[in-house]
Amino acid sequence: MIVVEDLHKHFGGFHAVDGASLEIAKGSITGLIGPNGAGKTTLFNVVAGVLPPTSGRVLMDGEDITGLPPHELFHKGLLRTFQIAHEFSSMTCRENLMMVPGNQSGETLWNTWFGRKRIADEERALRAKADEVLEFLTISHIADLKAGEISGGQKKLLELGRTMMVDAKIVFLDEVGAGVNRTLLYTIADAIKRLNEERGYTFVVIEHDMEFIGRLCDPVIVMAEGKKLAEGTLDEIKANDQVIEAYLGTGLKNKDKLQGADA
Ligand SMILES: Nc1ncnc2c1ncn2[C@@H]1O[C@H](COP(=O)(O)OP(=O)(O)OP(=O)(O)O)[C@@H](O)[C@H]1O
Repeated sequence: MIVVEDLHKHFGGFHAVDGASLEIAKGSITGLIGPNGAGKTTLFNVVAGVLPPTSGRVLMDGEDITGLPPHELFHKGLLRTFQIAHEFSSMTCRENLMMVPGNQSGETLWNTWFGRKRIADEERALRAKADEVLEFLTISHIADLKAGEISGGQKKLLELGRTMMVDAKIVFLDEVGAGVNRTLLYTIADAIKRLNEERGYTFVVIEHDMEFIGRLCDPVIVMAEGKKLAEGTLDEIKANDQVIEAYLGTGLKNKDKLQGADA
């Protein structure tokens, strides 16, 4: 579904992504792991159109999407989750979801004056869709809470919910587990799994929590020094000498992360 070909992203003389080539299979939940500084987030940002590449190509279903801006990728169904922006924190969770689909009739002056009924219909449909998303994610109880008032884990679910307001095909998740308690982490993992199985979403997940990766992801791709080092199931990856060395080379803390210890 996604093919990354010899991708480079340089910051001055520093090669954050340095010739990465990898494939994301349609219908998979692919894990992207690697020691700190391996270039995972930078790769995400280039694929999702947030940063232009220095060189290389990104294909989606055979189409060259290299360097397309995020809003164009959004329309193609490629989404990267973002933290709820500060300015949306005073809106309710439901309103945050209702904001997602652009191009609503209410956005033009013409429609504001002449299309009141259409706007009301659209708003009703959006509201129903937002409520359905909240229910799917088992967070209906936070619909009327302000986004700034909910917990970190609930925010992650809401970010995931934003991808459900449009017809996402492939979703890039960066460290969904960071700072989230175990119970909510399992709720998030469950939501990802159900979106994958029931709605056909493909996911690419960057995560340091190996239990989370093991529970969800197959295959797992390991990045080190800006390129792909290995790919396989988590068990294969954990037994791979090159991978162990890459984690060890960046310090014991990283090695503990690979083995799934609290780090
Ligand atoms: N805008 C930037 N300018 C300069 N250097 C950058 C920039 N963004 C990232 N880097 C550097 O590129 C390298 C790769 O960073 P990146 O965040 O992609 O790694 P990562 O694998 O996601 O790491 P982590 O697991 O710690 O999040 C790091 O050394 C980082 O300091």
